[in-house]
Amino acid sequence: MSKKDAIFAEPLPQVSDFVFDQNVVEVFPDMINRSVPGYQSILQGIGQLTKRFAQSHSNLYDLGCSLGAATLAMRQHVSHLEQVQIIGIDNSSAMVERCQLHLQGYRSTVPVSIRCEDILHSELSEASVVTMNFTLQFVPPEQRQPLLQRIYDSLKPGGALLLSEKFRSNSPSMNELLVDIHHEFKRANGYSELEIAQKRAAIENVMRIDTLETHHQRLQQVGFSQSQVWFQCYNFAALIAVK
Ligand SMILES: Nc1ncnc2c1ncn2[C@@H]1O[C@H](C[S@+](CC[C@H]([NH3+])C(=O)[O-])CC(=O)[O-])[C@@H](O)[C@H]1O
Ligand SMILES: O=C(O)C(=O)Cc1ccccc1
Repeated sequence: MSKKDAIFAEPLPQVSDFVFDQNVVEVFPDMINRSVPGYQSILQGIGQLTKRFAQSHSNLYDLGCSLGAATLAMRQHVSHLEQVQIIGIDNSSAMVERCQLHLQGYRSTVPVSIRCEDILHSELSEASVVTMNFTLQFVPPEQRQPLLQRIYDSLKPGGALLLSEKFRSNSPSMNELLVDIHHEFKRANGYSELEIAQKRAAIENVMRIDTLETHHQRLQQVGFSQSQVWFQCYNFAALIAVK
C-alpha cells in the first residue's frame, strides 16, 4: 500500500514547480489514482491494445514509466510472443529505483529493463508498441514533434503509439466545464480546495497541455496514418496512433 498523498495539504508560503522526487514517489500510486479519472481503465486498455499490436522480435517501450504500472499492464499480454523485451524509461532516479524494486515483486518470462534516461535522448529501435501514459505533457512543447518523429521512425510497420494525456478544449467555456468537473472528481476523492489550488500552481509551468486537435495533427505530421481516442473522461484522454 502506498502512502496517502498530502503533498499540498498544508498552506505553502510559496509553491515551487512540481518535481518527481522521493516525496512524490512515496505517494505516487495514491496521487495518480485520486487525480486521473479512469487511470485503472486506461491501464487495462493499454494491456488489451498491447496484446493486439505487439510483435515477436520487437521492443516495447514505456516512456515516462514512473513506477511501472503501464510496463506491468503491457507485460501481462505479451508472454505468447518470441523475442520481446520491455524497456521502461524515466528521468527521475527516485522513480526508477522504486520501479525496479516494485517490478521485482512480479514474476514473468518477459524481460524488462528500466533505464534512468531523458526520453528526449534515448535510443529507440525495432518497436512494436510505444506507450506514453501521461508523459508527453511534461515534455517542452517545442520538443514534442521531434520526439514523436523519433518514436514514429522507431516503429515497425503496423506498430502503435499509445498516448494518454490531459488536454484542453478549444472552447473556453467547454474547457472551464471540463476543468471544473475534474476538480469535483478530485474533491470527491478527498482533496481539499487548498490541495487542488496548490497542485495546480505547482504543475502549471511544468505541464503544458495541448488540445486533442493538436495531438491528432501532430501525429499525422510525423507520419501516423491513423489516430483515434479510445478512452476519455473529462479532460483526460487516451489515443492510439498506428504506423
Ligand atoms: N524527459 C523525460 N524523460 C523521461 N521521463 C520523463 C521526462 N519528463 C517526465 N518524465 C517522467 O514522466 C512521468 C510522468 S507520470 C507517468 C505515469 C506512468 N506512465 C504510469 O502509467 O503510471 C504522470 C504524472 O505524474 O502526471 C514521471 O515519472 C516523470 O519523471
Ligand atoms: O493532479 C492533477 O489534478 C493533474 O491534473 C495533474 C496530472 C495530470 C495528468 C496525470 C497526472 C497528474
